Amino acid sequence: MSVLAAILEGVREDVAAREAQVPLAEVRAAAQAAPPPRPVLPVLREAGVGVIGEVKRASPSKGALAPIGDPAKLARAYAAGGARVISVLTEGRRFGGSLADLDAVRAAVDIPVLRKDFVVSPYQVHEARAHGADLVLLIVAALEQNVLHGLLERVESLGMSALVEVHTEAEADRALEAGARIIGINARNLTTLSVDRGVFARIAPGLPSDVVLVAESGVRGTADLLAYAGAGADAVLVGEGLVTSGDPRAAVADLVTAGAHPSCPRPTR
Ligand SMILES: O=C(O)c1ccccc1NCC(=O)[C@H](O)[C@H](O)COP(=O)(O)O
Repeated sequence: MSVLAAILEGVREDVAAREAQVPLAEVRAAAQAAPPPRPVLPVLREAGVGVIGEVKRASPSKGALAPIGDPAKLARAYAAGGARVISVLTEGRRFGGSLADLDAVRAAVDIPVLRKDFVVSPYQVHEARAHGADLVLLIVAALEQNVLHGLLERVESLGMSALVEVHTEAEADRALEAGARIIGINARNLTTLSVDRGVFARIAPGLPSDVVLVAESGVRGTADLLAYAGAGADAVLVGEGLVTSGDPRAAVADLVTAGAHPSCPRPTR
């Protein structure tokens, strides 16, 4: 079984367990009662290359990365460094995340928050909204096309935005066909876990100019941001490089400064 398939199996079990505790109707009601979501597209379309800072304790590829005892403090540091969005990994088994992390981050910052998980069911979309998310990750490789359509519609019907993740040209075609307006091109192959930063430059030129492009994975410093910028990224999503930096505020600020500098490449697509 591939890593992605194993992750999805665990996620489905966990969702079923939560749904047995809190029925969908209750989560829907909580989502409706939540304060309105923040707009994400205008934030990601601001000038320069934006930074999405990720709260990431562990990963299947690297194991434990950082203990992150206080996710709210980390999120505040990211925001103070100039991050435009905070990504919160809520998958528990392999990433050590939780909905409690999402709650803590939501309460700590005013900028948009991404629920980063392996979303396979509408239940998780309502949960994301109930816990204050403005943006929800949908991974094309994890979803049949009709399910991707349905989840994207559900996300937008709740006023949130979807970050639709792809790793191949064929997945990018599926994302566009489903109506994605924000596409994340992940350098990490979720089957082999290898990271190939060149994937972004191969896929990005074929995508329409009105789609916002996020380069995901493999950013370890400003050189990586500049390379992704040169290939057309509107934003970079960074986990490991920030949580292991020792000074997350400064690490974000370095990236933000590079992304805003007049010499940062901004090719027209
Ligand atoms: O990070 C992993 O090992 C991983 C394995 C399997 C599925 C997803 C995985 N990561 C999720 C991500 O996409 C990254 O957390 C995100 O892009 C940030 O990457 P990085 O800056 O390289 O930590």
